Amino acid sequence: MSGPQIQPARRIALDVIMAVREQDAYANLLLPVRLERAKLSEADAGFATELTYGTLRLSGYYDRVIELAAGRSVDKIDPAILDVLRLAAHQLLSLRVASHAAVDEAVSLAKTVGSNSATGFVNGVLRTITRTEPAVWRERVLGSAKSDDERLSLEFSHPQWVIRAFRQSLTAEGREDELLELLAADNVPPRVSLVALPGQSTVNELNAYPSVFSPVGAALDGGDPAKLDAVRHGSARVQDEGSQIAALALSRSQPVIPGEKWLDLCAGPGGKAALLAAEARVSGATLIANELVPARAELVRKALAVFSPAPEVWEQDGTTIGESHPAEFDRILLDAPCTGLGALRRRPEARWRKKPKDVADLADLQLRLLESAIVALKPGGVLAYVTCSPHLGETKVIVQSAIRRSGVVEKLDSQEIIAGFTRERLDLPAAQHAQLWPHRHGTDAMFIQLLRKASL
Ligand SMILES: C[S@@+](CC[C@H](N)C(=O)[O-])C[C@H]1O[C@@H](n2cnc3c(N)ncnc32)[C@H](O)[C@@H]1O
Repeated sequence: MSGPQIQPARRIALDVIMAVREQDAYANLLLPVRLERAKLSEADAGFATELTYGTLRLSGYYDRVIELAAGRSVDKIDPAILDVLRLAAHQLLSLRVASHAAVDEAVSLAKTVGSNSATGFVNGVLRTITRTEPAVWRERVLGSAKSDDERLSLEFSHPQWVIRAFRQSLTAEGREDELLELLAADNVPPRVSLVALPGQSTVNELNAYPSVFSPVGAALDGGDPAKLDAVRHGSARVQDEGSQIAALALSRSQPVIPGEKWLDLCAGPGGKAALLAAEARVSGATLIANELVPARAELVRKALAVFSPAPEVWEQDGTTIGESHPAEFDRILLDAPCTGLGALRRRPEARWRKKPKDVADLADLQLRLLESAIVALKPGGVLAYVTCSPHLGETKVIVQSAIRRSGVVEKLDSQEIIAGFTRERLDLPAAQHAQLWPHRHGTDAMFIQLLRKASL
């Protein structure tokens, strides 16, 4: 007996969710490719996106529901069948999809990825879930927590170590009372944010709302940004407002002297490099973009192809650029490789993939890159140390170590510099750095510290 037809949106969502688990795929890269190939209608593509992102993002919560309904730990469930269950749980508990559609199609999907006995198991677990209201599941799930942090972890579907890192960072600002708002904000997909590259296009041309803070940013309420002329021509790009502020903090830190040489040390895939290149061009400076990974350097070249002549792209190890190019650059952006814990809104699986050990491994690289950048900076030059993570071990701790060890850089008042170009002043607790937040500013949680190297 064959089951009901599987809707393409559900098939694609399951394929992407399985690829994320089995092949470490990135949902935000793979899903658009699959949608394009399947030529789904706008509505079906929207449904597939919601299914994929919502399931991945909230899988911590759904796993507890599944455990309670199945009477066994999720570790004891075949991973592909667990993917099917999570996908259906999202439809039943968050999207309120009619239960026959969600359950019957889940059973059909289970048939394609598991054994026949698995389909009976899927049917049983999902029927159990449908017999209880979502609000009652919520109470049961939260009631099953053994500590306050576990409760938060279940309620907002974040790993506990990430919650502790966020709490530490907010506490350091005296804003620990914002933790719940932050966790909630991470579960809401951001609006599409655009940047109009200076000298190439203007915010007015974009037919979108001017951004709250970035003078070159605009927010799109809906629709496909790829259909905008300016985006098609490369004169405007999709870019988080926090990233725009980070790039402008460097380019607008002080007046540009024509002929200045700028370096984007870790440029791939080239979002900030494009904005810096535009800023450099209108002010008479030259940008060089560097990226270690050749495939990502290729993306940087594509991102910069709109400029003629296009900025040079190097493929060097940033940790040795100080040795090979000492005291050469007037300004350097170090947008360091990081855990990306500040961008959980747009990378739904990232919170589950990152581990505490990643912070320690990255911290070592971040410090070596920053020390190398300091050596490559001219005396009197300005450096922006940026991460899209608010983890203190990747932000303030790295900056403090580099300042102490190099002895030649000092912090600039990054907040004052940023206030000099933003449309509205950002709400930031007094400090020399700027830590942006999704819940407070509507941006990714970017950390920005400007540093100046002592003059000779
Ligand atoms: C946070 S991303 C940069 C994002 C980029 N600024 C943008 O806005 O599109 C960090 C980049 O650093 C690169 N990277 C990692 N280690 C590096 C190294 N030793 N030298 C240069 N680049 C490196 C990574 O491949 C990654 O592309």
